[in-house]
Amino acid sequence: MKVAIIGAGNLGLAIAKGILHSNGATTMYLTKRNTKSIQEFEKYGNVTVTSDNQEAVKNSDILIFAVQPGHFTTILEQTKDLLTEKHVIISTITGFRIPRIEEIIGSDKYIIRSMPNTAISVGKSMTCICSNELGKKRIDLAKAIFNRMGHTLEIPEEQMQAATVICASGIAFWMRLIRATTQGAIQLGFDAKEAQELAMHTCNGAASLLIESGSHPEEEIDRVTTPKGCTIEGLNEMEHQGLSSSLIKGIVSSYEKISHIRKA
Ligand SMILES: NC(=O)C1=CN([C@@H]2O[C@H](COP(=O)(O)OP(=O)(O)OC[C@H]3O[C@@H](n4cnc5c(N)ncnc54)[C@H](O)[C@@H]3O)[C@@H](O)[C@H]2O)C=CC1
Ligand SMILES: O=C(O)[C@@H]1CCC=N1
Repeated sequence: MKVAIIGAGNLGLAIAKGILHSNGATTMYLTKRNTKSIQEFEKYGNVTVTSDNQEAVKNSDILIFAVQPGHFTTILEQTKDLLTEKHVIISTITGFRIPRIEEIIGSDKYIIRSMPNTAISVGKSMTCICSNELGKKRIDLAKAIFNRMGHTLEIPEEQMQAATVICASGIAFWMRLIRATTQGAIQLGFDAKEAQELAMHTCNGAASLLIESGSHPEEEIDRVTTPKGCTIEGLNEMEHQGLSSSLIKGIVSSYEKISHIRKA
């Protein structure tokens, strides 16, 4: 698999790390306007770092675009004449709809739109994907790529904004929950390092329980809530203070904002 990551910034580099850790590429191009900060990636023998997007496109089959939305149109314009039937175009760009990509490069290209999250760098991304009509023929390939770096779900393009909130922004939401748990643990007497260790591994365990058992969260809650015990006491107090409500409201606000940005 010859991969180019066009725009090796925060997300692009996270994807690059995920692919490199899973030995998922025979050759990889990483592009950036100023390549100084990513030069070290050339220590991996099969990686070429360059600011020349055209060179990267010519020498790769899978093109993963991870630039800021404002740069995407120009880069597509600059590279569209080099696109051939070997290329699969994968966009990670928030709010940039497939019909807009087709307007620039044509609908006769394999176009995949993806929404990974930054946990892709450790192989644990929840990635949502969709494609244009032709891209359906390559969606299994795209799924295979992202499945090496986590879990993938194919969704209709209309749900991409909602998926951005739940999965991409979701990393930030879960981080805040882990931090709050850490603060609670410190108040109960653990030092900061231990507190974070307890919080993050418990979070990991909770998610793994659901993923591996397929059970509903409330079933797992029932298993730990002793009648008149401390768990239900804490849980009910959290709900009195609006835990579920504030999470849902935050998610809806985030969705309203992303919908507004897209209209702008
Ligand atoms: N799914 C997720 O978790 C997230 C998705 N995103 C989306 O991913 C995209 C990238 O976001 P970040 O990585 O945070 O941005 P970033 O600004 O860190 O990275 C973009 C990179 O593109 C490079 N670049 C700019 N013009 C270029 C050009 N002409 N040729 C090659 N490279 C060029 C920049 O030098 C920069 O390194 C955005 O469209 C954003 O909406 C962003 C953050 C999280
Ligand atoms: O916060 C944002 O707007 C972008 C989209 C998803 C992650 N970062």
